[in-house]
Amino acid sequence: MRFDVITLFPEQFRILSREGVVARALSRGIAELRLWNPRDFAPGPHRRVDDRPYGGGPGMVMLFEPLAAAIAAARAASPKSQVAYLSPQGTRLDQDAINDIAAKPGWILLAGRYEGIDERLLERCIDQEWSIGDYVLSGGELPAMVVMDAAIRLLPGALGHERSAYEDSHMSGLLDCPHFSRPEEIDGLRVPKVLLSGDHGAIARWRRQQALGRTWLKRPDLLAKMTLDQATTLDQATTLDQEAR
Ligand SMILES: NC(=O)c1ccc(NCc2cccc(O)c2)nc1
Repeated sequence: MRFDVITLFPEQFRILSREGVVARALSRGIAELRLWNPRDFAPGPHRRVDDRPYGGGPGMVMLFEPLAAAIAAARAASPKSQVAYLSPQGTRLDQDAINDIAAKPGWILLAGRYEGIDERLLERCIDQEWSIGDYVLSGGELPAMVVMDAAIRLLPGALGHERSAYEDSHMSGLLDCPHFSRPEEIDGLRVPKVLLSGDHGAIARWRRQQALGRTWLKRPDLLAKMTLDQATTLDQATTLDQEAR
């Protein structure tokens, strides 16, 4: 999977190739990253990439021409990639959206700065607009890295064979179950007996029930969103557990 990122701060992306799942995926060629700086596409001696907004108001707007040229160059290098702009005005991403993103051959991510970009870019050059949450950051670089991390970890081989991202809680539409490790007792707090029992069926049911209970308590909105078939599967698991008791 290939990511082309258009950013005024390419140095910020070094962190991705240093350590962790994304760095390993990049070094193994499971994912590729190429950076494009709009300043390299800005004409004239001053190579301007921003200017004051028409109509007045605070801050600066990123200019159409350098961004359109950078996008065109990235599209030429990655013809199968669509262009996505990270902004608070974008479609809110969730795990389903990330699954869809990870299924594509590549993406050209535009990281905005200042007050945003000339609106005509959205008309002419951008295919999708995404938000990682309802808050404003100083730039789109961190949101771009969030999207890359969430998508790359889903790629085959990225997490290694010992586990698949598809066991993650949010892949099941639920919050995660509790996790415990050594020692068995800390300050009077013990590990739930079932996890020490070696009964993998009982452990799987306990974990499912814990995930369901936590989701019910902390994020009932996620339960409402669950599709009927998932809910049916949960019912079956719960019924099995009640029969087992
Ligand atoms: N929630 C997000 O995904 C997100 C994305 C970008 C960003 N900052 C750059 C920017 C870009 C456009 C307009 C704007 O006001 C700020 N901040 C938050």
